[in-house]
Amino acid sequence: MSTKPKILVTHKLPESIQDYLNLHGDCTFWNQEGSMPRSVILDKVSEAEGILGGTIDKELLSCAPKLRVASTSSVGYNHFDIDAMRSHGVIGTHTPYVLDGTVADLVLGLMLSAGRRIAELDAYVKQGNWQKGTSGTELFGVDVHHSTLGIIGMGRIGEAIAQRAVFGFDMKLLYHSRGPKPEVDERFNARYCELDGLLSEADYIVVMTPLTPETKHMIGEEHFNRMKSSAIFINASRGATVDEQALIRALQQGKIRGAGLDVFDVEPTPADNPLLAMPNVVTLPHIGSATARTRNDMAELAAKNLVEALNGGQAYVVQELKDLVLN
Ligand SMILES: NC(=O)C1=CN([C@@H]2O[C@H](COP(=O)(O)OP(=O)(O)OC[C@H]3O[C@@H](n4cnc5c(N)ncnc54)[C@H](O)[C@@H]3O)[C@@H](O)[C@H]2O)C=CC1
Ligand SMILES: O=C(O)C(=O)CO
Repeated sequence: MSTKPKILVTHKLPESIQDYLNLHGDCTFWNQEGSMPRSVILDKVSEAEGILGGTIDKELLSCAPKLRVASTSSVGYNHFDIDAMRSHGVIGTHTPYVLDGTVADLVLGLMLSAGRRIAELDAYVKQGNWQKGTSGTELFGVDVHHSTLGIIGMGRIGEAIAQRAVFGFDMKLLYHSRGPKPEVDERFNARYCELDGLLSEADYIVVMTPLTPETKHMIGEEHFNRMKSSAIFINASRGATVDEQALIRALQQGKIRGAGLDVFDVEPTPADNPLLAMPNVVTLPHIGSATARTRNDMAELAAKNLVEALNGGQAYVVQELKDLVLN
């Protein structure tokens, strides 16, 4: 009889990662596109000691009496109910570091696209609007280089954005985080600001905090009111860090110049979201980490985290549950 722990995997994984998991567990995989339907997860999780993927909430935990480790193939883990996991003694792991550069590249892409109107003017050319006499001031954008960037949430990805912005684009850097970071000040010649100060000074504002009860709607109407009318607002964190209705109003009323969004309140965002009809808003389908190499690295790390945590080894356990490992 197998003594390997039972593992449930809720989305498709590359074969090499399935092979690795099969060495260490008695695995049930999902080999179709998309994710295992929730009803199937709830059914199959009853014997699982480890799960890779899926939302971990009270309902799932009540169906999973043997569960010890939940691993997510993402750095953000706002789909973990931390309190419920703690009370069930379930450790959560995530995938920091391996996606920092890939997400930071995308954020610079959003800044460039919104600032220089790349997506908007790509459509303009393709729709046949580029004619003689139409390449004057109406096509102007705003510079990224030598302008002021304000990063809200100066963590791993924030620092990767700072690296590109300061050394690649000579940007001046302001940041707001849980507190000042002297090493960031020194490395990037950056200045820590309270939120209001950052919002009123920055030309480009990037939100890069995790979604927590504290950061939910941390940017709302009053915050858009403080921004420059020329400001470009970027969100690549989670949709709910921003009050999306307030963002829509700010754009409709010309309180800010434009936005670049990789994340939305509801994903996929509905086709009638007014943001999608705004030419000064660049919209992406949550692809911050979506390159083949990075997604593979994330999946490998998620699998390794799961195996290690099940065996009492080294894993990237989420901050709030680290003490469960020590006990
Ligand atoms: N668009 C996408 O595809 C992706 C989005 N993300 C999101 O980015 C988030 C950040 O990832 P990392 O940089 O790896 O996390 P991190 O933990 O290294 O950095 C987050 C930073 O936010 C700061 N922070 C937390 N609460 C705050 C608050 N109330 N006010 C101000 N600052 C606060 C923290 O002090 C920390 O410096 C993830 O949690 C995830 O939600 C991450 C990867 C891809
Ligand atoms: O890792 C995350 O948190 C994502 O959003 C997807 O890479």
